[in-house]
Amino acid sequence: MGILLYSQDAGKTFPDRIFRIMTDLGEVIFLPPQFAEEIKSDHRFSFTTAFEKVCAFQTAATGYFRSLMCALCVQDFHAGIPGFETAELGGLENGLLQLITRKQLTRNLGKSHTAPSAMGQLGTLSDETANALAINFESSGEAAQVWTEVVAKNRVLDIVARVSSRIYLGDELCHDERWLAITKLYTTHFFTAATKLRMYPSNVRRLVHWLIPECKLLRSQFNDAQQILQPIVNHRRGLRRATLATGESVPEFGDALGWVEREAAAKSVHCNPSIFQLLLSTVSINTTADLLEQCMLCIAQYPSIISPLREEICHVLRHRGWSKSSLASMKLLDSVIKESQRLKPTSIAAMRRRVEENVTLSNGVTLKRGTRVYVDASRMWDPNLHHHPEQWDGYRFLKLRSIPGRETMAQLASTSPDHLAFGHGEHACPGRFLAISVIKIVLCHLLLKYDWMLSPGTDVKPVTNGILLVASPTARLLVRRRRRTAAVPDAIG
Ligand code: HEM
Repeated sequence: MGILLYSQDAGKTFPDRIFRIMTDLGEVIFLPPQFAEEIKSDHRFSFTTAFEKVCAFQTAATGYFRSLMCALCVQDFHAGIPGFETAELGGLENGLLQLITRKQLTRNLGKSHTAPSAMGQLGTLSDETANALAINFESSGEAAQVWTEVVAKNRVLDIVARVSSRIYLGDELCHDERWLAITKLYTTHFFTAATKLRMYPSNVRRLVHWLIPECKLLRSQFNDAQQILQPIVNHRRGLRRATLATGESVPEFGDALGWVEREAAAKSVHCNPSIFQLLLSTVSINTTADLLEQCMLCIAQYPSIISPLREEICHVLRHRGWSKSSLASMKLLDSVIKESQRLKPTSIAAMRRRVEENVTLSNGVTLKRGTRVYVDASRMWDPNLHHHPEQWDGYRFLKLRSIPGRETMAQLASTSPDHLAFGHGEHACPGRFLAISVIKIVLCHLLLKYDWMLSPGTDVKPVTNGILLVASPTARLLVRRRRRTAAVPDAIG
């Protein structure tokens, strides 16, 4: 827990003070939590360039000059290096990823289809969840209710990849095992390879990456993904050209490949849909799976929460089925997920930004242009805010809802300087509504259809990687299908 202890100690020794930490990204400045409000809408603190410095020259340049520009740019996620193309796309300030996350992915969650046979988006997610759980926990085809031991991380990642792919790519590709394997592996290897490459000085990375096994693997997965997706993109483009030529109406494709083509054309920017698809997986699948796994591990450690959760879910689903409002009214479930996230967010600091011009903060401290900053997320474990902050209490945020003025803040989707796990302000995670829906739906299915507990002796401790906290990669669970009872609502299937 090196850096975690270091930053906690620094926070205690210099409360409310700004301090510096040396990380694998170089020197970063930790701002105390109260600065979250101050910087949240200040455009001098850039979200995009904090990840990438993809300068205007670079995006305009081509061929050799483009490579040279890339070599000159210090980039955390190595934009411009083969295999890391998603970083380059994510680093561009065209806002396509944010737009599509807000416009198509989030808004569609509330949509219910009018045709009686058709399911709304949440119904579709539920449908795919049932399929993904059966594949992962009943693969032996056992009809009997037997305990199966699984490594939680692997299974949860697979479930999230399947369910997310149904939303991003539709019915057909989400069942394509080749695509599923790539979407999981690329996402995981992207971060491993990026960290490995950061161990080398930025001016040699364009050469050494050819020799690093993790980068080689990433390159080959990137190429495999292109081989699966590019033919679909080309086919659709051909179809569009053909229909345009005949004057017929242009076909619309209701998945991420189609959305990005449309939005990029509307903004007159170039965007390769298959790279975009991989980028979408990169930002969403590991983050969602990590929180889901953490929830499963916390529930397994505090099994007394299971029965009240089952009651709440049955009650809500029986009366309302799948809808945005039914998910919102699962308040204990919401509290359980938020509490699991509070104890183990994905990072001990949030709101990673790069200062674009010299800024003097309200306390008189001047931050120089080019400084990288984070906001310290330690209020999530602050004893002044949380009673016994080191303990998991599934009811913590449910109780907080009954305190006047704290009702909204206590909800999982709310962000504040006290809870920075989804960031805060203008760049707060726009995908959190989808992630929360996916996690709630999967937990509803898991709780009503399965029992699970920790395998004896398994290690549930998260691992640290710099400032990142990752749910245990080795934790093992015993999972068993429950006998179906009349209490289980039809919505669960
Ligand atoms: C539990 C799951 C997730 C967690 C914990 C998470 C966390 C975060 C965090 C901490 C940020 C940075 C916020 C800031 O600096 O203020 C972020 C940004 C972002 N996230 Fe998520 N995320 C999750 C799921 C998703 C999903 C499912 C999507 C897309 C479908 C997504 C898309 C994005 C995008 C596009 C941004 C950049 C926002 C911007 O530039 O304004 N995330 N996320």
